[in-house]
Amino acid sequence: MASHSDLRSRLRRAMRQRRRALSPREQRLAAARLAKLVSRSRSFLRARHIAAYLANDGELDPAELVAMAWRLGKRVYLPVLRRDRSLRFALYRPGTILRRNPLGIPEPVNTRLLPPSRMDCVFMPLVAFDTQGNRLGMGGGFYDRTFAFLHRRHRWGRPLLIGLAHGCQQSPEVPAESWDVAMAAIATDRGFVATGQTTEQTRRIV
Ligand SMILES: Nc1nc2c(c(=O)[nH]1)N(C=O)[C@@H](CNc1ccc(C(=O)N[C@@H](CCC(=O)O)C(=O)O)cc1)CN2
Ligand SMILES: Nc1ncnc2c1ncn2[C@@H]1O[C@H](COP(=O)(O)OP(=O)(O)OP(=O)(O)O)[C@@H](O)[C@H]1O
Repeated sequence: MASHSDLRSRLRRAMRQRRRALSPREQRLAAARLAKLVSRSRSFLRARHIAAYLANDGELDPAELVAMAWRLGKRVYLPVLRRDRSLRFALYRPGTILRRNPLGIPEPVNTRLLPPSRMDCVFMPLVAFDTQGNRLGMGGGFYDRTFAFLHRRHRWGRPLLIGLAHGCQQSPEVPAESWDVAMAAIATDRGFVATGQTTEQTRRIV
């Protein structure tokens, strides 16, 4: 019998391979569709402080969405790794100087770091997701550690956690762990995927 963590690492490997196999053209199309979809959503339009990420390893690229946010005068932030393996958020503007972190992902240098509670909406990278809002990431536990405080709170309040992923990263079931923090919704190139919540709650997001 495969253990829970075996299943998670197998799923992680398969899904990372899947997203990396997308062609540059598929990636461009997906990014454009995502920007169009999310930029019209309530969650995006209402948010003033937005966390995103720089695409890596075949991830759905939010760069176009970020450009739209800048044009609307919103503040955009990128995750910065801390020694305790949690994340803080650094302001990201056109021309912000970036430097690769030890995991190879560029992050802003010399900017003020904000705690996760200051974000209105967090667009999270992920490796696999399911319709319950379960998220499998790269395996560092960074986002789970950072948003652990949401466990004790109303699930769809602020910050609103929205996963971004290619449609092909959907899995029938992501085996969840006790520390996993569920996402309110997932935005893909094919549309929004609502998680286990009421229609009313979903309407406030999409
Ligand atoms: N774009 C993006 N930024 C992000 C995340 C992410 O998933 N995507 N993170 C979400 O948590 C944090 C970084 N987490 C990461 C966890 C593991 C690996 C990793 O295993 N990378 C390499 C090996 C790196 C090396 O040692 O050189 C690999 O591809 O195997 C990368 C990022 C913060 N920033
Ligand atoms: N709130 C937490 N406090 C302490 N450790 C945690 C917490 N959340 C997760 N971890 C640890 O992080 C490790 C990786 O967790 P997991 O495999 O769920 O990461 P992930 O969600 O795939 O990664 P990421 O969020 O970085 O993309 C696990 O060993 C877990 O024990």
